[in-house]
Amino acid sequence: MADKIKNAKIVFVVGGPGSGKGTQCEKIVAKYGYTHLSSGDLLRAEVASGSDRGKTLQAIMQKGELVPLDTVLDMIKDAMIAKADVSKGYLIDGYPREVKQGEEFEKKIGAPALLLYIDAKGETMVKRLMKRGETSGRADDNEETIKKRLDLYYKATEPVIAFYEQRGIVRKINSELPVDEVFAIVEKAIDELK
Ligand SMILES: Nc1ccn([C@@H]2O[C@H](COP(=O)(O)OP(=O)(O)OP(=O)(O)O)[C@@H](O)[C@H]2O)c(=O)n1
Ligand SMILES: Nc1nc2c(ncn2[C@@H]2O[C@H](COP(=O)(O)OP(=O)(O)O)[C@@H](O)[C@H]2O)c(=O)[nH]1
Ligand SMILES: [Mg+2]
Repeated sequence: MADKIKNAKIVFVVGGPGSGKGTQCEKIVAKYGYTHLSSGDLLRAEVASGSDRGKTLQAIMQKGELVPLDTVLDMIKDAMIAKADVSKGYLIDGYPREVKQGEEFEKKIGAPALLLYIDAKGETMVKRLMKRGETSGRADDNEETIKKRLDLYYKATEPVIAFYEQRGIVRKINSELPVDEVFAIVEKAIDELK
């Protein structure tokens, strides 16, 4: 089954919480028809299902901690396989969260062709998340959990960017700009892929 996705174009979308990953992914889907897989959304769907596994996940996410690697990776892989026949490429949003997650993804699925590094200042991300929290209904969009998510991002996820920089596949995107200007930079990076 995994053979079906071996030659797929894979783009990792990495950035801090609230940096604008989801926003840019939506725009990429609209223009390029890629399949968007947000690891956070996959986990939230499991929580919403009310399963026992979902209850365990909920507790971890509420604290802003990382869910066990195998859980997330299996979910992403299943979702990729489900779309293999129709997908022009995959946007893997919010994964890898740590270098080890990237290594395991490559062992089980394949290597990314591009890493979009969505970069905003810490204070910008906090502001956006507090605003999003007014309507998102997300249990982790509150001041205390946001702080933990940011700390974990700097500690565990930023090293992921350095890891892939050695391979020359990182494109840094300044997401302090208005959404459409950010997307103009994103488009250039995706167009280079073809
Ligand atoms: N690979 C992943 C992705 C998500 N999570 C869990 O799911 C939560 C929410 O993830 P995500 O939706 O990706 O959140 P953020 O990147 O913080 O922000 P956003 O949803 O806005 O992209 C994380 O804090 C973490 O607990 C995880 O453990 N491992
Ligand atoms: N000004 C500005 N706001 C943005 C931009 N991208 C996202 N936002 C806002 O920031 C919040 C978080 O964006 P989201 O895409 O959910 O970020 P994610 O956490 O990285 O997936 C949303 O409420 C957006 O409206 C951007 O490029 N510029
Ligand atoms: Mg998101």
